[in-house]
Amino acid sequence: MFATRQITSLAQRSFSTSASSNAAKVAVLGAAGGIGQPLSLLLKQSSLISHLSLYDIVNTPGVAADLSHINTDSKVTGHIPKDDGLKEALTGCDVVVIPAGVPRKPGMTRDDLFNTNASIVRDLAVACAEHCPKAHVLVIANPVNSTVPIVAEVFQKAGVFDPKKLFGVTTLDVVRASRFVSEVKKVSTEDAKITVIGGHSGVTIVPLLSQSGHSFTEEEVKALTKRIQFGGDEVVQAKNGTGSATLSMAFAGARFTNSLLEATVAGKKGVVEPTFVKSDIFAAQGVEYFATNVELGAQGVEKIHAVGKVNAYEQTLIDAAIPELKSNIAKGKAFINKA
Ligand SMILES: NC(=O)C1=CN([C@@H]2O[C@H](COP(=O)(O)OP(=O)(O)OC[C@H]3O[C@@H](n4cnc5c(N)ncnc54)[C@H](O)[C@@H]3O)[C@@H](O)[C@H]2O)C=CC1
Ligand SMILES: O=C([O-])CC(=O)C(=O)O
Repeated sequence: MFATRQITSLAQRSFSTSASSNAAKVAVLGAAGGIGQPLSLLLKQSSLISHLSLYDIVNTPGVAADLSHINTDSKVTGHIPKDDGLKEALTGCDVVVIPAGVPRKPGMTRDDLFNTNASIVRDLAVACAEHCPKAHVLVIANPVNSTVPIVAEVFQKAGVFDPKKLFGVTTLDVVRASRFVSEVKKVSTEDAKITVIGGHSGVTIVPLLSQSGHSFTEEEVKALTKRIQFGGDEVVQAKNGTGSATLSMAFAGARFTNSLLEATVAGKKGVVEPTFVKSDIFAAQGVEYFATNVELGAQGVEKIHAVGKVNAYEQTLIDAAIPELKSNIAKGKAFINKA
């Protein structure tokens, strides 16, 4: 008992001096998990973060103690539910990243995670709405197409929803697309910038290879599209029951978080990332959230880019994505608004 208390208080203590005064407090919720740990490691390297606040239901005191020995200037604190840990973790946060939730096993869809993850994300969103209502919230937990609307509905009910500050993290889809195309075209990933729109599951992931500047055979387009849409399954199968993508997701999550901090903290202009946000693009078809490239600014979403020119094949992909997205979004909203 004494030992646990001592570890908790050590973990909640500041371990080092702060970074520059306008740098951000960033919380990672689910920080002891497969994504949470490497993501926190990558974020510890950011000079735009003054305080890295790690929350999980278990093990964050150890993760925080470990990371706190890295000689970058941010302070690291670890929090567990005990002693109002979630409130401590969130108070004063500028950015909250949420990889808390269970991952898939082979044979499952992301939607199969809904029953467990919807309530985890809801409860964390309720705490964010109370303790850091102005924070940017970055949702990694699956199914993203439903967990983003869940956070939005919670914030809306609390009267604090700002659509410019809620992001579904779909960065891994463009990271994969870039890598897969670079392999096929034998070019550097720097020369393989691929736009991916839609959502973050199977057919809702819509790569726009025609906008890449590369030419592909019909076979290449079909194979690449399938691989980008089902890249997550590749990892789930290879991990054989032990989880889904964690390291590539940590890389992608850190890329998105760093881009947001460059726009919000460092005032950098023209920062563009793909992300699943509240969007008018397909609102006429009843789709309230949609991923496209988004320019990030001081307040979060600055400008939602249009889809641009698509070919007939890509239009069929969009047409297939829309009903699935609508149903995923409706499911998330209904979960919060049920009687
Ligand atoms: N958006 C994307 O592109 C991707 C999303 N994911 C999703 O990210 C989520 C996390 O994946 P992993 O890190 O591999 O899982 P994991 O099981 O390794 O880690 C999840 C962590 O969440 C914690 N947790 C559970 N309930 C919590 C709560 N109420 N509050 C705080 N923490 C809680 C667990 O203790 C655990 O440490 C999954 O839902 C997965 O499907 C995974 C890869 C890509
Ligand atoms: O496939 C999964 O379940 C995890 C995920 O979202 C991804 O790797 O894209």
